[in-house]
Amino acid sequence: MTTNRWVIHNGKFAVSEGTNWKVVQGFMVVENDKIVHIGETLPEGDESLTKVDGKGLFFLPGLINTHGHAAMSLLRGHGDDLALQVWLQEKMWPMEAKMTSEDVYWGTSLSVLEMLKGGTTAFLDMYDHMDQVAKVVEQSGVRAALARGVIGLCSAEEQQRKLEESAAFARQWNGQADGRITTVISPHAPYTCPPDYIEKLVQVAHDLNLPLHTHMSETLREVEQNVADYGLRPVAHLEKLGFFSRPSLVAHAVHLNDEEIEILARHDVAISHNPGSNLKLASGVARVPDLLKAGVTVSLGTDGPASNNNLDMFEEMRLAALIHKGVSGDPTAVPAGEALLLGTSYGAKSIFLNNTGALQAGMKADFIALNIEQAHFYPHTDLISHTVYSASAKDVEHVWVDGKQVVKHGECLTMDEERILRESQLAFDSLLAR
Ligand SMILES: CSC[C@H]1O[C@@H](n2cnc3c(O)ncnc32)[C@H](O)[C@@H]1O
Ligand SMILES: [Zn+2]
Repeated sequence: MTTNRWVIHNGKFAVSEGTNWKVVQGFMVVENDKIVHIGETLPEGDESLTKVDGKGLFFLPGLINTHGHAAMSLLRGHGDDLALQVWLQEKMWPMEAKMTSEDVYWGTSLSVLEMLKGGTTAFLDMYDHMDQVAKVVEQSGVRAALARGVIGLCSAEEQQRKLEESAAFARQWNGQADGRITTVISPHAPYTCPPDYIEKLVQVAHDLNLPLHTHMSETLREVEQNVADYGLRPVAHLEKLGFFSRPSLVAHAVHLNDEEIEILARHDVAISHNPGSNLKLASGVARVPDLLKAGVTVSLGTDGPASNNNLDMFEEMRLAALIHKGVSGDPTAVPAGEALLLGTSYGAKSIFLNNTGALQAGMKADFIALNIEQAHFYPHTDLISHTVYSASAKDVEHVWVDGKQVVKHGECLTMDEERILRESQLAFDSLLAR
């Protein structure tokens, strides 16, 4: 393989050191898929490398969206201003029952296009027709952890078919697309999967040596229902079923008591905090400052585009930094630097990746450049603060994943934007008419 080594000069780079950030002014050297150097000076011998001018740009690790259902972009605006169960049962599930593989392909393409252009370099996706999602990931150049989401409210035969499909997908796609795809086993939620079915899926995760992901404690109603049905709150219920014996990530975790936070910390369970979706569905506000204090890894997710309704991870970082101040009355809750960690390195850890999420030698070259020559980035004082409190997806100028440029001057190089917009409109129209 030929070596592709190049350098960004004149750049400002966001470098995390533990829980702090510093802005390094200088050089970043990339070799093939990896960052090999970052610092104020260029390594000796690298003077003649191909140079990219970083003037006017702020380089950050790519943002990591740790929970979503990309194909649901087709259902954006289809059911707004409803509570979770009504939204799912009356609006989402009837439409999803009619979705074809092709619909999932175009819906996912629409979302991946939005994510890449908005600076998201990796995401976790839980849905059906996952071969199509994997195909989009392969073609677009993004990185993803993919799971066939399984709802077990069906016959034993149907449960078995879904379980086998989930295992086959996980086996077939893990490590594909030059390692950009990893796979996860994912029962949808404790309220849609009977306990013995969750145990079977946990066994699949053990057998395939894969992590687990699920929705958990998103609404008060589901927590109360769990207690009524099984005599336990969801955290103890999942612990009893062996769920936390595997590396695991749970989405939402809005309604937790102190004992549950302690259990999650003890098992090193990561939380995907989805502030936009939780606010829109009126599910509540997760106890993020308490979770972080307890040592739990917290990251950020948009959830599906039908409950958010965009995939702008800058918005999620800003929401995380704002709502916990508002709710706690403590202006130091989730400061900007911490919100950025939630959106980057804690995101990587949450989706079980140890080689992305930071600008650091040895890490995958997954990074973004913001155009900071705009009014809302001036004066150039604290660029970490500006990234969280002032920036949005529209400020993303360039994106690289695995060392390859996928967005250049705001244009996606790997996807046909015009066609995706046209096909996704057609897909929604035909879905509605079916
Ligand atoms: C089995 S594929 C994934 C499944 O999840 C549904 N979904 C989307 N958003 C949420 C949410 O916030 N809570 C629970 N379930 C959700 C989606 O409609 C698919 O059916
Ligand atoms: Zn979800």
